[in-house]
Amino acid sequence: MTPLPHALRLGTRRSLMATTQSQMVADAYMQRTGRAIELVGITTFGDVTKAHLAQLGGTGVFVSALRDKLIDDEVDFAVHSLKDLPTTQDPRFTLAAIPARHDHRDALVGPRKFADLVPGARVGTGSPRRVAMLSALRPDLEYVPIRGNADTRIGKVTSGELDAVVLASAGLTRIGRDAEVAQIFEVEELLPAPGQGALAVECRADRADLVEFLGVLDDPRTRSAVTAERAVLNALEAGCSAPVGAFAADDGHTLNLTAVVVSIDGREAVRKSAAGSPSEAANLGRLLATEMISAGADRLMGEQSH
Ligand SMILES: NCc1[nH]cc(CCC(=O)O)c1CC(=O)O
Repeated sequence: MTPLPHALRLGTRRSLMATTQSQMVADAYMQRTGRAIELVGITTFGDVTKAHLAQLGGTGVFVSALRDKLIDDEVDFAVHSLKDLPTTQDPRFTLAAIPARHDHRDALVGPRKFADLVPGARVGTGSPRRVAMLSALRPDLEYVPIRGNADTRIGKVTSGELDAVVLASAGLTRIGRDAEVAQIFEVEELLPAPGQGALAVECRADRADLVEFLGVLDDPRTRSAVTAERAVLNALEAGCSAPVGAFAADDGHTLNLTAVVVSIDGREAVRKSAAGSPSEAANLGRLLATEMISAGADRLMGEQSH
């Protein structure tokens, strides 16, 4: 009998959301290929620091520790939330699979729907994108910066410190907290972060065998959609903490993309849509960003830092 190859080592952050989504991916590979996969928990700087994420230079704090373990050959591959990945791809790594996306939308957690919150109600979110777009809808609410894992954030509603918090719907489903969702925002109200709800399976670019193996979970329609969304963010030279939303959908023939940049007070916005071929996803995103810049998007982004 041929001996079984060693189990593949999947590096994951240790939070409940990260381990749950990593286990989902591991199970999917085991089901498709029969290959054993072992989760390896890694503590990242973003998990231990108490500083506000925006002050850490935003992107990549959750990602770099996992990448270090790939380089040191302590793990074979890693699963990230795609929205946490910097838009400039590091050539040492390959996104071997982008599995089918889960819910891309944002959700309100708490006892009341957004329209039913009383004026002055305290809504927790650390995301300038969410603050800007929600301020446009309800300038009468107070938006409170928060961070920490989803459990900690939801705990602030349970304790009465906040009236509601806004989190990604996909993450809430993964950690089994759907029941506490009062409302899911449609993209017309609150455009999601580029890549939200999608996962990224990453390994070293020099592991060709592994790139091929991991590719079985790739969903081409999700890949084209998030490629367009991330191209917008990249061309705007914005990071994950910028008030930028983008959402694309690929129906197998056409890729429809919408993106927005909002001033942090929610009073001004540049919103544009475009359609094109899924094979031209990155170009579609770049072109849309160029149009947005012509329409004043860079001015809106510049103003938020003052
Ligand atoms: N920035 C943290 C982060 N990265 C991915 C998700 C949610 C899950 C996803 O988008 O796949 C979250 C939490 C949140 O925004 O509520």
